[in-house]
Amino acid sequence: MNYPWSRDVAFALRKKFKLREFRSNQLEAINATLGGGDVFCLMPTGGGKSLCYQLPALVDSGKTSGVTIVISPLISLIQDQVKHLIDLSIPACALTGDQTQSQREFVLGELFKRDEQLVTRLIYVTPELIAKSRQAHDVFTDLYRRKKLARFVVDEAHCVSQWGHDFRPDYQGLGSLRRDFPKVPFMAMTATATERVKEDIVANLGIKGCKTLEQSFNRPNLHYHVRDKKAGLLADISSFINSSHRGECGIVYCMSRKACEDVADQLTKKHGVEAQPYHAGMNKNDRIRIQERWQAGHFKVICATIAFGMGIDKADVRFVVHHTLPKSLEGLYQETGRAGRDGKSSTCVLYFAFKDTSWYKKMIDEGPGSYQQKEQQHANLRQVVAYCMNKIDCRRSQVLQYFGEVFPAENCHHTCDNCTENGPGRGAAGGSTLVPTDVTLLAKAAVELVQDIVKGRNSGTLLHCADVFRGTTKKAIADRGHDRLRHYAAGSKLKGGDCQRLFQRLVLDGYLSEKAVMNGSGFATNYMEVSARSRSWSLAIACSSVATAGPQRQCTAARHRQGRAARRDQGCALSRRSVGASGATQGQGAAAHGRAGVPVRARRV
Ligand SMILES: Nc1ncnc2c1ncn2[C@@H]1O[C@H](COP(=O)(O)OP(=O)(O)OP(=O)(O)O)[C@@H](O)[C@H]1O
Repeated sequence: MNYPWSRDVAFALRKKFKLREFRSNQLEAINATLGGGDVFCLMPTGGGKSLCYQLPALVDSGKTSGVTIVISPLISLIQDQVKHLIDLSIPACALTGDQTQSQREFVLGELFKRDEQLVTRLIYVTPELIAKSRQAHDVFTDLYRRKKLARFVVDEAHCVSQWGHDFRPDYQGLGSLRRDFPKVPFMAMTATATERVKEDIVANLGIKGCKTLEQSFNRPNLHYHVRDKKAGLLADISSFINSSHRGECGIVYCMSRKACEDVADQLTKKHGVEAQPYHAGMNKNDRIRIQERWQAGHFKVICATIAFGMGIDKADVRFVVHHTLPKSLEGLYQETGRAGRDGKSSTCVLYFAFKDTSWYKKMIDEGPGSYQQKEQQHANLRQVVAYCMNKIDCRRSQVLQYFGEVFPAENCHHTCDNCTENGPGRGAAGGSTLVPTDVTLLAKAAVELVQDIVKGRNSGTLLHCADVFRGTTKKAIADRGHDRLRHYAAGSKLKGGDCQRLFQRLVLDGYLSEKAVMNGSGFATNYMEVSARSRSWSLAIACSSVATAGPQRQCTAARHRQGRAARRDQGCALSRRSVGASGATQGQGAAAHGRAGVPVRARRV
């Protein structure tokens, strides 16, 4: 299709950006914004979102022209982008809170210049500056009056939504720009947004009716693996790096600043992998120096908290290792998405230990946020844990399902551990040694076992309960009389690992819970408890035993209870599948999809 600006667009692509052709959806986004419309652009990480707004910023033949304002969450990201543009001889500048007064005045002065002198094409600003700076608002107003405000671009737009994994309160105020400058088109750019996040972004920015451009989230060149996190973890990580990615660039994501330091130190000193830490506790100059040296390839492995990576445009990251699980599937997608931006094959390995979830739960409970936000964070955590525990379904399908995308497992072509291990392309269906088993009755007995232990004024860790359930002969069990409980050895046919996973699954789904109790030396131990939810579960089971003809015949109370449980538990694997079977809705978060690690499938009907 030919537009009045098409020639200018083609010229800018070749001459300014030195590129030969557009990637998927780039030209559509450019045409939409040059036509004066709002655009919502959902592209996978590394898909080329920047070009969608940087190129039209250079074109004067569109319906709007002048300065493009880019709102971006991180100063490091802004600096990177501005530098990249200046290297291409494109006049761009930043307006951020960390600049000196005179630096800011210089930029503002440039923008107040009269028409013929206006050269700046892109200004990058932080949302905080938009929220707080009167001067910035005055400049925008002046440009608007002179018809020199070409568009607002909201980069990392998922930060607008409190359902997104990286909500930032200052982003919520951006809706005021639409009210103050109604004729200026918006572009909302993100790599991660579920349906709910998308709606939230559109509503908050006031861009209803915008042109929506979406493409598959699939990153076919990324290979996904989850491994058990156990003793010898660093030896395992280093042997993975040395055997598959020796001398190549990678990121090891760690949970805390201290973990970044320890992991980098041990990899370097004990395992022959030169690595450097990167986290928010380091001073700014050290952070910049380390980031630049890593980007220039002076050392290959960076051990970082998740603060590292947003907007870092390093094309040849060949692996991303999660030393500890991420906080959500969205986080997993973003963080692994930093690998393989050049389209070449890259590996993502996540080390999972169920016990790491307690730390996150504590962080959520003790951290900031409303009750509703915390519930969402817990649900996000449950989803990613379910993903880790699911050793059957295609990992790629699970991640994409989270974004509402159906991805047939046979298209994975053995690029995830589950598809590789469970047969040709189709997980368990393709000759796996894992057999899905209905363990409803075992699950019920496991809950009752914990009930009995607690009733006897006793306590037990998850491992202890699993041992009792398997009928293990241990002194600690006999001493407390737990070998005389009615469900002692009820799970004797389960293997040790499966038995533990059954209990983990019940914790994950909210039937059991763990309570941290501090001992005299200040160490916390997690003891099992029965959660309120297990009561509704037994009721639902009791009900189903008389309503054998199907879900329609369940009693109303049980139906309501199941519906409530399902809503509360968005993304909770077992309940989702079982509720789905009884006619309730399926939706966001189906990633966990029913089977988790042990082929456990608890039914509530
Ligand atoms: N049409 C194109 N042809 C070739 N390379 C391109 C094209 N568009 C973008 N790129 C390159 O792809 C890489 C990723 O682009 P960009 O940084 O815009 O991705 P992104 O979508 O913003 O990713 P993220 O969400 O991870 O920040 C860059 O190196 C960029 O130069």
